[in-house]
Amino acid sequence: MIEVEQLHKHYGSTQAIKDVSFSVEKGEILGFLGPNGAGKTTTMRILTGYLPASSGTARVAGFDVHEQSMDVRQHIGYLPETPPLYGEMTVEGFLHFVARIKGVSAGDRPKRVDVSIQQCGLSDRRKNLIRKLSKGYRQRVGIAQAIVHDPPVIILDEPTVGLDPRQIIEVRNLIKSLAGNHTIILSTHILPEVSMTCSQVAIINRGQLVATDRLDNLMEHLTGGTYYDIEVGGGVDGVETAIGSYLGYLPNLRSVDPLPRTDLPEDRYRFRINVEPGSEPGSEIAKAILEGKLNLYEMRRSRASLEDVFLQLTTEEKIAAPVPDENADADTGVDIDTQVVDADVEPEVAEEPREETPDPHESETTPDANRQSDG
Ligand SMILES: Nc1ncnc2c1ncn2[C@@H]1O[C@H](COP(=O)(O)OP(=O)(O)OP(=O)(O)O)[C@@H](O)[C@H]1O
Repeated sequence: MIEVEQLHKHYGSTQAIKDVSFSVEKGEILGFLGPNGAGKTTTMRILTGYLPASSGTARVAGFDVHEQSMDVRQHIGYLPETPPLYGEMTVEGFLHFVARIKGVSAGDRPKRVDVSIQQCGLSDRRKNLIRKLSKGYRQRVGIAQAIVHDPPVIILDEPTVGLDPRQIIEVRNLIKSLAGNHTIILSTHILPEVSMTCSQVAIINRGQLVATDRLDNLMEHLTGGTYYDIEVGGGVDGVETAIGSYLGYLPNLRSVDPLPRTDLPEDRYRFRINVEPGSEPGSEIAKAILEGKLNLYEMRRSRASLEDVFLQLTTEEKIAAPVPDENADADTGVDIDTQVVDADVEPEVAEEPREETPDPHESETTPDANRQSDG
């Protein structure tokens, strides 16, 4: 549904994006994740046909974004960082206006406006003036204008910035509910947004993609996945041999490796048990150890978080093992979905002042108010 090949964009001497390639299948949500200034907005604006690339190609719903930009805009719904809304219009008046601009026939408009109002939870605000709405409701109107012409592809640039926590949850749920029927790119610098909403992730840093994969694959490949560290002792002779025989028959175990015994009493041992991605064998491991007459002094699960992966990919440090999850015991580790980390990482390169690049299309739906800023 979306195919991007070797996109480059220069603003004068600033190379905003370099050799960016990725694709998104129908019905998927791709999280386009990167720190400030990484090139997300630039990529989104090229994909929506509002900004020409310096080189490379992109196709959306089968149309070339450069050669067929009008077709692309018919097939895309775009929520820019600052949604172009007209405060003096009512919600439904504005949506009728956008539907007309987007080429929805006069006969279909009332139904499309109703559907988008309903999908975005705006039914009890449809007669309200947009300027009187809260920020969260205005963001819903921004999403409604992006879907009013029922486009197969939706591109959302930082859709939850500036919302309160309750509004953030509502907008994320709304985005998730749109997947399946729509293919979505969600551009964001907020890590949990990706883990909560997206099936795939593309991480961009300093204009270059540093990873594209399914979220679960990415985390397993980059960090070595999940493991349990245990401390055992007592009970039997030859603990190092015994532990292998106790655990050897359990499914989902990849390896059991001894760890250094620094600072341990003489009869204690530490092991790292690497397990298959997605498995949760903590209880079985504990049971096998206790049934084997060993004492279990400590057991801790560690797993990579999206934050680990992101930091690994957007800093130049060597890839490290996942940090032990201090809050997790054998079976109640913290899932990535429950972590709330807003990594507002500044790029290490100094940014050059932005050029004003005239955008002949930007005002298509923004005759006067709230023009989109270069994000
Ligand atoms: N119109 C412009 N003229 C000159 N430089 C620009 C322009 N727009 C963006 N840039 C530069 O291109 C780079 C990428 O910017 P872009 O806005 O695409 O990043 P971003 O990932 O969307 O960042 P943010 O999350 O802060 O919006 C930055 O170095 C930025 O300063």
